[in-house]
Amino acid sequence: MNQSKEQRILNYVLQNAVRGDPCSVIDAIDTYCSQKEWAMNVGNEKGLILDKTVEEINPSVALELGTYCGYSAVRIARLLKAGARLLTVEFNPEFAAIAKQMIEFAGVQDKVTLIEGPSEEIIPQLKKKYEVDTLDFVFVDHWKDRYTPDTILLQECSLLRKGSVLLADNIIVPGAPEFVNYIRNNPRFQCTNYPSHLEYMKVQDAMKKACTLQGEHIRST
Ligand SMILES: O=C(c1ccccc1)c1ccc(O)c(O)c1[N+](=O)[O-]
Ligand SMILES: [Mg+2]
Repeated sequence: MNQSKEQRILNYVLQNAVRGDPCSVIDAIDTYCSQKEWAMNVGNEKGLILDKTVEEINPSVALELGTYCGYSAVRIARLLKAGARLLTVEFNPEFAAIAKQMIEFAGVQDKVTLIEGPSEEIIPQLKKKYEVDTLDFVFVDHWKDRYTPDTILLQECSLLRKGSVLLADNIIVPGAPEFVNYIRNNPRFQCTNYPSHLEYMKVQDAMKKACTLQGEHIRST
């Protein structure tokens, strides 16, 4: 049976990267997807924005919505301090299976919990089933029409505290206009825009960082 693009990406990594070396995995995916087949990894240009945000926050508990092949999970996990963890959520079972192998090959599996299922079902489980108190960092990179409802759901589940940071990909392409409208008009968030380009393309894109100014469970007097 014909292999999927995601399987071809994994095969290229297995043949060209170094087991246990997350940077070599990231480089191999970027090489393949820039030279052979485009794919919706965050890529290196926006990946550097992701890196800087993770390093700035130094999260103990991070959440990623939209694992895909595991590129950004590897990118985030390689920067996490000892004892810190990333939970990453992927709806598509084929993508999740590829990402699991990618994360294990990169050697970051001890830091990463890959959860397969719809974000709207997983988010309400994070506190009890996954022992999350609050999230320090959230990378939002799944279906663009889920950005807003899942940001609201994170608040409703009291998963955001004062200082929690969300970083959203694809603000311009494919775009998340409802999310942009929601987040920039919401007094609970302080937003910063990071102009960039769509991965592996000369097309304008951007990332948006939203810092939580007041946690859900912190009541104003
Ligand atoms: O939606 C797409 C998409 C739409 C159409 C065809 C291919 C991908 C996409 C494009 C670039 C991204 O960085 C990204 O995260 C996504 N995504 O699905 O989450
Ligand atoms: Mg994206």
